[in-house]
Amino acid sequence: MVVDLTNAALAPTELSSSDGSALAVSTTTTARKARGGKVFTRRSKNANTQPLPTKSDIYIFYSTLTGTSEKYAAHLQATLSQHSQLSTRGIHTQNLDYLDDIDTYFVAPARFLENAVYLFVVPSYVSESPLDFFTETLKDTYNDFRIDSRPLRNLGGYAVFGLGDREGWDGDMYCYQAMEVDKYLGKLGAPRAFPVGTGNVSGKANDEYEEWIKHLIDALTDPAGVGEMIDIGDSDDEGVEAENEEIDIARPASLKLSKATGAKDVIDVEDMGVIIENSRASSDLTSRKEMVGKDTPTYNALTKQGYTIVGSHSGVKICRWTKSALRGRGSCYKFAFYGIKSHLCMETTPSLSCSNKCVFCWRHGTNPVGTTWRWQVDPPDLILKGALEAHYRKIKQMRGVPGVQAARFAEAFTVRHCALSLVGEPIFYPHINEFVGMLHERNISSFLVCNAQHPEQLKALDQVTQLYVSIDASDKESLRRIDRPLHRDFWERFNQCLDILRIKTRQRTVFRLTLVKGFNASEVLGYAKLVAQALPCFIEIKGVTYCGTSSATSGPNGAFKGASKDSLTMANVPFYEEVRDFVLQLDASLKDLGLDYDIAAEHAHSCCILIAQKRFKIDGEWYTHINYNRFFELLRQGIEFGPMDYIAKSPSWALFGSEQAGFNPEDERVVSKKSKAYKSEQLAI
Ligand SMILES: Cc1cc2nc3c(=O)[nH]c(=O)nc-3n(C[C@H](O)[C@H](O)[C@H](O)COP(=O)(O)O)c2cc1C
Ligand code: SF4
Repeated sequence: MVVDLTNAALAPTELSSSDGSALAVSTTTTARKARGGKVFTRRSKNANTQPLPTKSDIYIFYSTLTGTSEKYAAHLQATLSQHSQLSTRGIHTQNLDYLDDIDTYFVAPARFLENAVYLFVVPSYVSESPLDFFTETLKDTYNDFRIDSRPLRNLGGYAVFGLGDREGWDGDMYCYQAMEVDKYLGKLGAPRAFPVGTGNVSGKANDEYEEWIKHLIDALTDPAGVGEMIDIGDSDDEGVEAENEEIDIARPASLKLSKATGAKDVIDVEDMGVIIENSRASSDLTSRKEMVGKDTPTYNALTKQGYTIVGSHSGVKICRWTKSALRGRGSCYKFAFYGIKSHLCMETTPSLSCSNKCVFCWRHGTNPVGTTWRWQVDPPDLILKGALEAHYRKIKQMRGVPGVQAARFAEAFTVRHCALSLVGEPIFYPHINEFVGMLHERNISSFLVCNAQHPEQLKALDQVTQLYVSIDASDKESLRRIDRPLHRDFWERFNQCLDILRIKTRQRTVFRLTLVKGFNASEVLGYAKLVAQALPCFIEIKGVTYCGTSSATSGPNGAFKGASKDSLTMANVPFYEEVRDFVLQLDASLKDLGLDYDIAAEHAHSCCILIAQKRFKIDGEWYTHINYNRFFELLRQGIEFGPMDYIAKSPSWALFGSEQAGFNPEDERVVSKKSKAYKSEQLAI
């Protein structure tokens, strides 16, 4: 049967298919209100139409948690590429969740995007999902009075296809995020090339998709035009309510697309039943979402990576050095530099969410991202109790593991240090000061790492035992490439944080530089200038750790290289000798700038070297270690104190250039076969 969609635009109507079966394509009509926004619908023959560009590139954007949308997007790309009238056009597919520069495409589109056609394939999730960040960005852009509220007006057109599950989420919830994307693209001025389509993954999603594509192609190849503007009046946030009208259309033979795929980095299909059951129970959109709700795909992905989720937004994981120290095989570099015994250390975060998507991040893109806190907030005592319980449970599991030393095993049940790093951004948690206070009450030291993107929170942070700022690049472009920050004003935020660090003279501050070969390991003078700006007490320089795959989308400058996620490889991991060369150069640059720093300690085992302010070298001896008891005493006295008030002498084996190169002589050094093999492989290159 031939379906005429030309009448569907202005007055969405139910058209009948030959089999009279359910509909799949929705059109959107909009209430007319004061602001004068424009809505575009499928062309009406006698309407005032605008031509759809026939030569511009087509961008297929998708977002996915379990892989279905990725497959659908790939199918769309394949179908369009095979079409005689479209095959000459550039057709690109991109995962929205890994889009390096969202602004270039959606906030202030670059010139090369003029007349481009944007197509979207998006799922809907009642729980937190990566797409939330994209929809939040669209909303923020629309509501931000400082910037153009119709930045997408020069696009050639857009169309959205939503995947959802009617069995679990019927009514308003069905494909609600596709509707949202469709609505906000329109609000941002983009002309709708074709109405939003939906596919029910528990029903006939493949057929529905095939049908939508067929008519979309008609629209894209119709030289006469695509959209007609309708004055919709005011489009304040709640004012434009989409009415989804259904068009019944004929169904061709089905597509061979699977319902959910087992692609890497996605959730296993077997887990989905439980996930769906649990999510149905919580489909109240009016309440705030949990950041990582129980049994959501994110929850499952993180627990599979070994995290224990505490409450709804915190995590704890037993670190490999904790296990190593329990077996007498060495602590992490923080033992050499500051006296932290790894078997007494708990690694945790009160915010699994982060505002960066760093290329070397070990979270593999599975944890939530956001620029503002938009989730439920758990109380700090609940987080601390849950984190300690989970940590001790994991320590218990080490009982009976060969080599575990009885004395260290017993000691490990009294945590003395808390590394607030893991994944995410601890400072983002609204009650971070209370949380840190509770650690100190229990004589647990706090090592807090932040990413220099939250100046307000940094300013308001109470005294911690040691405050880290991750410095992953020395200039704006490199920082954008490496950290892939979500904040538009990331560079300003970064600089504000450095300025705040300089005036936080009571804090014991540290720059953490993670060297990634090919990304940021050659910017010595730039780093020295940042040191001059913030004057941190210490600078840790560490070679990046290889952790299987990381989240790099494409290499440097490769903003839009396709849908697949490339990874950092071992080639990006610098040798210790390379890290040492970098440190020597940095030390020289600092001296050239007249700054009073020197190389203090090293931990060759973890490819890490410490530069310190010379005030920590007293009478020729380094005092980079910490007197933890003194720190708690000073806190309890309630007096003002600074970093020099709780120092302790560094052991000789930790000093830079020592024979042990930072390895505690009391521990046994074990070199794994893997690292031996890697070393010889690298030497052979
Ligand atoms: C936890 C969970 C929540 C979901 N929430 C919704 C929902 O609110 N509305 C909807 O239409 N579909 C919902 N679905 C169905 C998914 O959108 C659907 O399975 C989609 O194909 C997933 O796409 P993806 O594999 O690309 O992530 C949900 C599925 C899961 C597992
Ligand atoms: S400081 Fe970090 S690496 Fe060291 S033991 Fe603690 S969690 Fe592990």
